[in-house]
Order: sequence, then C-alpha cells, then structure tokens
Amino acid sequence: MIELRGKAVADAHKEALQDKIAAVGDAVITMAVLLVGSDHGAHMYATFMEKTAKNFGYGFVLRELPETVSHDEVVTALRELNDDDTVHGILPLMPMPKHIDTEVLIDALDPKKDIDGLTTYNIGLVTAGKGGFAPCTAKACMAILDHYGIPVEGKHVVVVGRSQVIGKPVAFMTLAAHGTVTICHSRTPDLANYVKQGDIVIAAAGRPHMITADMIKPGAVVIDVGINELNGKTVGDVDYDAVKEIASAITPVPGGVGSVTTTMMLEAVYEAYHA
Ligand SMILES: Nc1nc(=O)c2c([nH]1)NC[C@@H]1CN(c3ccc(C(=O)N[C@@H](CCC(=O)O)C(=O)O)cc3)C=[N+]21
Repeated sequence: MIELRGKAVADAHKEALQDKIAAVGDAVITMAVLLVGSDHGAHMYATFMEKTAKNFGYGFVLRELPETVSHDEVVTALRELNDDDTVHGILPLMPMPKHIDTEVLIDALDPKKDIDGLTTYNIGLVTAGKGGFAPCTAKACMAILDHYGIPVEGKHVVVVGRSQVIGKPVAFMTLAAHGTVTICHSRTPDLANYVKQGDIVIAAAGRPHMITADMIKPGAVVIDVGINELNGKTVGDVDYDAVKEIASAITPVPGGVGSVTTTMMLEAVYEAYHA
C-alpha cells in the first residue's frame, strides 16, 4: 500500500510556481477569503490557506462574517472585494449558513477573480474543456494522481458526491483524462455495489467514514476528499485504517488532498494576477 501524501505534491508545485513569482518583482499578489458562519471544514481551510499564502509571500485578506449576517450584507462584502484592485483572487468558502442564497451570491463574484471556479461562467468553461478556473480541490485530486504516476485512462473512476466544488468537477476532469466515470451520491441505492467497481474511488460526500473496507475492490486507488469532525478529530469520508489494508494506494486525512488544495489555490491566485 502506498500512502499518497500531499506534501510531496504540494512542494513540487510550489517550487515550479516560485520561479514564476520571482519574475513578478515587488508587486504583492493578494487573495481574499470570504468566510461566513461556523462550518468546521471552512474554518480549517481559512486557517491553513492564510498560513500557506503568507508563507508563500502573498497578501492575504480574511473577510469573516458571523452566522447571523444577512444575505445582502454578504453580497455587499463580496462586491467590495470585486472592486478592490489590490485583491486579485477571491475565495468564498462553502458551505455558508442556510439563509444565504449561495447561487445568487456566487454569480455576484467577478469571474476573473473566481479562483475556486464557482461561478456559472467558469463552470461552463471547465465543463466544456475551454480553460477557466476549476475548483482547487478537484485540481488537487488530479495533481496527486499525476504526481504519483497513477494513470486515469482506461480506469473506472467512481466519484461519491456531486457537489459543485468537488464531485461534479472532478468527474469532468477524470473524464477528460479518459477515465470511465460513475457519479454516485447520497440517494444512490446500494452504493457499495458501485464503489466496489472502482479502480479509482474519489470519496467526496462529506460523511465521516462512510466508505468502508467491504466497499473497496482489492488494489483500488482511494482518494479521500472528506474533511469531517468526529469526536474532536479531523477524519475523512474513508475508514482509513480498514481500507488501507485493501487499497493499493490511499490519501491520508489530514495530510492528503487538503494539503494540496491550498497549493492549487496559490497557482490560481497567480493566474488571476497574471490575467
Ligand atoms: N469554495 C470552497 N472550496 C473548497 O475547497 C472548500 C470550501 N469551499 N469549504 C471548506 C472545504 C474544506 N477545505 C479544506 C482545504 C484544505 C484543508 C487543509 O489544508 N488541510 C490540511 C490540514 C492539516 C492539519 O489539520 O494539520 C490537510 O488536510 O493536510 C482543509 C480543508 C476546502 N474546502
């Protein structure tokens, strides 16, 4: 079993990006994070993103709003970041509190600053294979497969989860890489039956330890995108300790996909700056 650690992937990408940044000179490449409410994963991401951005020498703006904020106040905060020329990229963290209409909010985001590929415009470009910003977590999954030399072509990829930030985009990206792709979700009857057919399983449903060892084909590659809180610990969607005995390769949580996602974000901010 190979543990697909994220750090090696992140370090390789950061090194390549560093060379491009050196050519920028004194300008401060800056990103902003819009954090609303108290979701565990969103707060974790904000913390790690701030550390990663600052260590890399980027400017970082945290716009944090409480659970009780109104929808209109969030839209106003987002528009201010759109209009701020010192901010090159904006990351609105999901999920937001239920009373925030994120569909409306997201399309108030300037597509040129949409570093996590959330706007309808960028979703269109990405799904059509015409460039655009793609969600960084989906890019992180692809970067891990690529770094460890795991081919997607000819493989059956089973994606568990259909969210706009990960399930859907990673399905399109593995399809573009010539995988045969099945998308499952919380309403798929007999989920195990589908997951069991996966040569590559991408778990992104947001339920702690929902992917168990009996659901995995021996030798499968397992990419765990989950960031869940269980008994005060951060755990993935995969029951790691049991599945690692069955899989040929698996990403740990933490230290897997999440640690690459922040680096993909650094690349996206550079692209937004450069555009
Ligand atoms: N628009 C949007 N896009 C996202 O991609 C998105 C989001 N919203 N909302 C929240 C979730 C959560 N998420 C994480 C990313 C990196 C770490 C991360 O850096 N994790 C380290 C933590 C290491 C540690 O805990 O020591 C790791 O996994 O190694 C965590 C969580 C992205 N999400």
